[in-house]
Amino acid sequence: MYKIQTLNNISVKGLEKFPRETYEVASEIQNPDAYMLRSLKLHNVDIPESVLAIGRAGAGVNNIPIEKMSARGVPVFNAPGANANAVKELVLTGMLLGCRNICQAWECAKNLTGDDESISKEVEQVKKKFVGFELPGRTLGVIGLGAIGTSVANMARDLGMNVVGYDPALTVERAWQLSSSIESANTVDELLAKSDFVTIHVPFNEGTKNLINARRINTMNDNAIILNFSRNGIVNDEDVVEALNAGKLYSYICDFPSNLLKDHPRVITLPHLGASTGEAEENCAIMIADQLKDFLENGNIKNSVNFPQVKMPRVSGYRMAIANSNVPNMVGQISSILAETGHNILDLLNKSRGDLAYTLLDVDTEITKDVVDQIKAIDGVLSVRTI
Ligand SMILES: NC(=O)C1=CN([C@@H]2O[C@H](COP(=O)(O)OP(=O)(O)OC[C@H]3O[C@@H](n4cnc5c(N)ncnc54)[C@H](O)[C@@H]3O)[C@@H](O)[C@H]2O)C=CC1
Ligand SMILES: O=C(O)CCC(=O)C(=O)O
Repeated sequence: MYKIQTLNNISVKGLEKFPRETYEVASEIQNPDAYMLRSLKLHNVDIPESVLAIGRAGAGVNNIPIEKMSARGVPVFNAPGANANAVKELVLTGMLLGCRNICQAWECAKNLTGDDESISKEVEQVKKKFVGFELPGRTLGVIGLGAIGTSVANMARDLGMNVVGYDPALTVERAWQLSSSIESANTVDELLAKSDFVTIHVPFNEGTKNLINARRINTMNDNAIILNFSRNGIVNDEDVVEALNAGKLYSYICDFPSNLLKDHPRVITLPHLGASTGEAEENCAIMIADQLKDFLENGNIKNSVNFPQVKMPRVSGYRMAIANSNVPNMVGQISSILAETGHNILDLLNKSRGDLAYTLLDVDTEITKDVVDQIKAIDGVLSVRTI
């Protein structure tokens, strides 16, 4: 019986992927084989040794201690692209809310008093305070052209906007998906200087912390709108508020409320709603459940953020999955132990990624605990599992 512990609310459509005969799935469970979560921060959580894999039903993995898990030979999975459409639609919503002053206008409308005739009169008076601007012909800068950024960029082109993108690690797959009329910027500064709207779609890490700060805001066009549906910390909130107060920026729309931001008249903050659609929650949960299941049952790895992609069809009932440091002679030492203990290797796949490597082996006879212990004792071996 495999045990899956859910640490956040996960769509039942995903959980239904785990057959009841072979899986126990619960939010409270002893010695889980895998965690399934969304945004819960795991950095200060004592993750039990029983955990063999972590599945993030979403894109961002900054809530997970990846290095710690890598050192334990534990793959961390995510669901690339599964919630991209939901975020794209919220970015569009944010752009329109911002450039048409919708939230301020709605607030104003809610506060109108008197009979309907006087309300109608006042409407014609107050509406001039909320004159906005339109999207076609304006320039949208997209920082990060991954699953979300690419889809936002293409959408904006379809709406008649000029689009300039920046991503120093743009993949070939994403480049193929991008509309050919999207301009490429060589630096963030170059992008900012051209943009009326800037939207950020990068992961949060040391390289993206404070990416948008006072120096960069000062290089932007006057009255630009910044949208941050990526993560708190990528945009420096204090610097943004200062620029809003000084009349430099038009508005800031983000998914990460704080005391500083939530009541500011030129800020719209949403409670981390980017991926909160039934469709996105289902897509993420199904993708992660499938990946965790294939890893637990077959050792295959798909969409891990720390381990290589590994898939090997089974040719025997005796499989071993080994995570190890990416150093010479690991496969040599492992196969020597298997040969010495009388196992014939029927199939073997070894892949590496950065400092980590992963080996799947199918052998002709049952692998005993003693053999597992011998392989575990090899210097550089991080985890060993028979499946
Ligand atoms: N608000 C919400 O609910 C959601 C937020 N997110 C956030 O959005 C982020 C992006 O998501 P996806 O597009 O699905 O991820 P992705 O991995 O498909 O794309 C990220 C892109 O950012 C690029 N990148 C990395 N560092 C960069 C830098 N310094 N400058 C420019 N580009 C850089 C990468 O090359 C990659 O193409 C996630 O990491 C997550 O933090 C994702 C989904 C929902
Ligand atoms: O699960 C959620 O609602 C958050 C989604 C998110 O931030 C992500 O996928 O990176």
